[in-house]
Amino acid sequence: MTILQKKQYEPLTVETAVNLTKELDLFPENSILSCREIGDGNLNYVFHITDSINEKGIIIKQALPYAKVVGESWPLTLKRSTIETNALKKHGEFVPQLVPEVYHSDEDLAITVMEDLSHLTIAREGLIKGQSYPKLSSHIGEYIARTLFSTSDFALHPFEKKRLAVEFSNPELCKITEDLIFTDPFFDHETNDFEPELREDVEAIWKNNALKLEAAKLKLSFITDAEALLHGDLHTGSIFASETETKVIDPEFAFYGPIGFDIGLFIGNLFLHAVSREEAHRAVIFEHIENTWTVFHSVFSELWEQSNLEVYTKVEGYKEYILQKIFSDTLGFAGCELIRRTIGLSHVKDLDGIADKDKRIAAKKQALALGEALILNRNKWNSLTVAITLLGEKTA
Ligand SMILES: Nc1ncnc2c1ncn2[C@@H]1O[C@H](COP(=O)(O)OP(=O)(O)O)[C@@H](O)[C@H]1O
Ligand SMILES: CSC[C@H]1O[C@H](OP(=O)(O)O)[C@H](O)[C@@H]1O
Repeated sequence: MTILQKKQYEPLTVETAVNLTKELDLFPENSILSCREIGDGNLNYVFHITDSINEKGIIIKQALPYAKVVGESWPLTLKRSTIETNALKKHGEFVPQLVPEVYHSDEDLAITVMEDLSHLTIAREGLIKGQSYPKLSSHIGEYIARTLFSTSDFALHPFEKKRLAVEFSNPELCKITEDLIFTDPFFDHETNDFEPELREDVEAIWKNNALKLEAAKLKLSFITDAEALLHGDLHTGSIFASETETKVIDPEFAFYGPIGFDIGLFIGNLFLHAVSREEAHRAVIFEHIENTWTVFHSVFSELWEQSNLEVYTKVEGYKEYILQKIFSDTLGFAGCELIRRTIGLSHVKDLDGIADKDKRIAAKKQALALGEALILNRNKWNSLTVAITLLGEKTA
């Protein structure tokens, strides 16, 4: 019996992944296939199958019944694979040029078979090596605006929006975000992870009631504001890029949440990268940060003008109200991401990879101070320039 006929979960190996590929008939008959497991993320297996005759490849991503980074002591739903497949397809309806094509999926095996993007580089890795990816922020601004507007109540019939919100109910993965981004870093929790040199700054966060109150409000917004079908984990490690092309992968955290969360995570990761660079080399990243919002604002506004479903979109001032809410959420979520990636579980290579200890600690202190300022000032600041300017000065 073939692996597909069994209709039951089993973790793939490089051998069974090749057998599965043959069963799916995705390569010509004369192919010579080889396979490597290339997953470098926290959660899943990723098999890269290549055909040396026709020089083509495919990717099979498989969820494990636990979080790979921790092991079997952290069980995790296999349903995340279906969520990922369906989110890639749903977002692909609006931005096919910015997501990988899905060739096949199987709920029992928890796999997504998709386009091989190996000709591109993970944006985080490229940025660390000094690449600037001129199209990155325009593409991501467009990705966010189109996927989020098109899955919101401004574009969908209320029955369809609510059907999608049920289809993409993702409680286990949301709980990870609720804990790791919005809760643990603000308390003395065992999952936190930081250098002793940061203890004073971290304890100041734990004692800062005003900051914790704002983090609580942001967490509530994440849990309750079912505005659009989010990617849910839009960091620079979830984006493939080149000089001309951008592709967003890994939407297993997708669910109906606040629009500012995707924008905030992306901008937050650009800020994390900016503070890892010497000041003289930050300008190109600051331009990406500002351009992300500019492009998002422009495409979202364009879609808003075309919307015929929600009568209130024609009421003067409503669009500005919505965009102001999204902007304020964006700053707050970016601030939470800066703090969690610095002192919580699951750091970023941009900061942890700084070999010189003094420079690493200085960059991390800057990330924490900027994170706090973004959270506390999110309803006061009306542009990202203020946050960028603060990086040259004292931030809290
Ligand atoms: N479509 C793809 N094409 C080529 N490589 C991929 C593709 N999808 C994932 N990868 C590789 O696998 C790694 C982990 O994938 P990712 O979806 O981020 O997994 P996880 O959910 O475990 O974080 C990526 O960093 C990338 O190197
Ligand atoms: C133990 S889950 C921590 C972290 O991992 C996820 O990232 P990725 O799947 O891209 O490796 C997500 O960001 C979670 O917050």
